Amino acid sequence: MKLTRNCLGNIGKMLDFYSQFNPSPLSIKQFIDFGLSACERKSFIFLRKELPVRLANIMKEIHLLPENLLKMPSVGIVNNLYITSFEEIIHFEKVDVNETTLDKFCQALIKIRNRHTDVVQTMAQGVLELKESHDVDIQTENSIQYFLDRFFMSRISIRMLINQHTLLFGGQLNGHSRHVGCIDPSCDVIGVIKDAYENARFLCDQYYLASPELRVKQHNGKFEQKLERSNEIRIIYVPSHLYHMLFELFKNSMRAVMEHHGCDSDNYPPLEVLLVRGKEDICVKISDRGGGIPRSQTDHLFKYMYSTAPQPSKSDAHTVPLAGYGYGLPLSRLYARYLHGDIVLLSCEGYGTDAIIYLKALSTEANELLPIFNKTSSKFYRTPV
Ligand SMILES: O=C(O)CCCOc1c(F)cc(-c2c(C(=O)NCc3ccc(C(=O)O)cc3)noc2-c2cc(Cl)c(O)cc2O)cc1F
Repeated sequence: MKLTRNCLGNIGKMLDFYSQFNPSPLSIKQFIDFGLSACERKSFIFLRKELPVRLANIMKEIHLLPENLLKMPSVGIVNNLYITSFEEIIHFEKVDVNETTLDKFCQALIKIRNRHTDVVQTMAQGVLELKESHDVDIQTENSIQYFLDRFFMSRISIRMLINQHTLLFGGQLNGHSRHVGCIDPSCDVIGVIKDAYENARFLCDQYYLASPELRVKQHNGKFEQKLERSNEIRIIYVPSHLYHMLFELFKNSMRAVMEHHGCDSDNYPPLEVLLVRGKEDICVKISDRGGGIPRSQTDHLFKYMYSTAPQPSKSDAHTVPLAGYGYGLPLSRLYARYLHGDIVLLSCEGYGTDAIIYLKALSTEANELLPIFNKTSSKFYRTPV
């Protein structure tokens, strides 16, 4: 379905208007400082412009996708979700700022967040529809990889803005929680590591009837910084993002260890986690002895086309609990990169794999990394003549 201005009508003009602006990246420090001052009007004024800008920037890229992908039914569904949400949000562009419009804005954000809940799975279904209906050349595969990294990063950033506003002003009592929206100003990294491990272990035990133990070490480089209450390593971060990354990596390590050592083994090599605070980086290294994968295959694990597998149907979801639709690792890397961190995989075939999560140690350096729609990004999609 070719999306031209006339079929988008006035929306096309509004998309052109808002996509002229670059998204404005916020740092974790700005999120925290803004959240502590908590002025709903200021947040509304910022978001009623910034959300349409971020939506328009990525919607313009959807329209540049390779024709074959764009015409897949599931991609059409996602595109229509974005058009509907874009229309709803630009409605607030000219309204007066009062209690009523602030409440309606919050409700609209919650409605939009719910509408887009399954967008990742729906896009994965679109890639599957493409794989099953067309031969995909390397140029198309590269365009899809480039697009989905940017599309899912944009989605992470939009949901972050929506979550902050609805948590701070949506009426739910924050209780005694010291969290600022979805940010924990003093996130206990070891605690999240243990949570993620226990939950991955539960799935592993369900399927393999056993699981590798966990050993955690930490090294807190002594740099000039506020004296920690104890030697604990704490970070200003989004615990749910950190949990998502760790849960994914623990599932992969457990799957490798259990498959490599066979189910009849009575003792499995433990997963070793090293947590280090440096001046610039906080690193979480997960080392397993799961047999590793050849270097030639490691990159494939981050590839959407390579890892798109038929969706595990509900019935057999319990059969391979550690497997999803294959986007777990690329999405986890996007969560890390969203605040200028990263995830790196180092595998030694025949022995095991190290997965390292890098996070920014300083909140002033943990800035949003946002895709910007412009001539450079558009060129990436245009197939060379
Ligand atoms: O479904 C999802 O979302 C999870 C999708 C993901 O599913 C995987 C998975 F959990 C684990 C592995 C795997 C293997 C393996 O499988 N080794 C056996 C083999 C030997 C040779 C070759 C080859 O020659 O190609 C390939 C594999 N070895 O190390 C890892 C491994 C991978 C990651 Cl990302 C990690 O954080 C820790 C690890 O220990 C591969 C996965 F793919």
